[in-house]
Amino acid sequence: MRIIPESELIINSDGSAFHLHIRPEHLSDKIVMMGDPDRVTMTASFFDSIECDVRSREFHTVTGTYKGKRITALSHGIGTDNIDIVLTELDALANIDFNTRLVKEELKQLTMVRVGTSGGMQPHCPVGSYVVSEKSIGFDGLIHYYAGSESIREKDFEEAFQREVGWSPYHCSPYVVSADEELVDRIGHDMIRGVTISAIGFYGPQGRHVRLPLADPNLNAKIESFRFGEHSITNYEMESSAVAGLGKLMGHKAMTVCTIIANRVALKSNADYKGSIEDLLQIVLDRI
Ligand SMILES: O=P(O)(O)O[C@H]1O[C@H](CO)[C@@H](O)[C@H]1O
Ligand SMILES: O=c1cc[nH]c(=O)[nH]1
Repeated sequence: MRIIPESELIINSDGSAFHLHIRPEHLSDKIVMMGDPDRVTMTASFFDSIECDVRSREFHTVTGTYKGKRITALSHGIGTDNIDIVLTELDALANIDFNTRLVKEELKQLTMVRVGTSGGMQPHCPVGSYVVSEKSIGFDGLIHYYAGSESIREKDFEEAFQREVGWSPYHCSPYVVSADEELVDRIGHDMIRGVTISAIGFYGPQGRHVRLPLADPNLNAKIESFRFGEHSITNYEMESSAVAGLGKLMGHKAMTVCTIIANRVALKSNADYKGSIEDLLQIVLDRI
């Protein structure tokens, strides 16, 4: 069996994963994740007891109990590059023996729900609504670095999307992946379901014109009107594609649900979304 070299999986001297700084015993198999480290503090305020509270860079992890369930809340920062770090280290904490550096014989399946903020792309996703990412389109290219991505990608959808929006060859090849179906049904049965774009930036890559003009000012209009069967693109955020894609490749259950804080069609936003995200977090904690 392959012994994973020190350079490929860096373990700190206290036995913790390199970036997350938590040890295997700190991790629950139920994980609620989010971009903002302060949102982890908010999540932990609903816990009945706290087992560990660790901060390292943008990664803030608290494990505790909520109504008798052991749950880990963790922040991943912004972007799919961070999701590569977080999911790889979570999977390693669960499935690699940190002493022998061998992959454990039996897979420990994790359940991961990202609870984020997002921009709505359709009139039926107004500010304050909750949108579950049934599918995600990754504009980031992360999944193409891993073997076997063809088995989880939805090529017909990818090709139709590229064709209809006139995708630039200078961008990464967009990939379409589905979240875990059972988890989507359990967490999001009464929420709006949709197709979420994970963009590689908040401004230009989501079609926001602040001072610099956009290379394709019509891209968002084409995204809004794009249809694939019954699917339309509902919202923009920055991580769900990698959460769903890497989660699936690793054999875990993963999905994203967001509260909509801006609607790009109505040109409206709400920077004061604390109440809305608090309510969503409690729903997810109850259902995970
Ligand atoms: O609110 P979070 O979870 O950070 O999610 C969204 O907000 C950030 C951008 O403001 C990106 O991370 C995006 O995905
Ligand atoms: O419009 C938005 C709002 C939140 N997060 C995003 O990535 N985009």
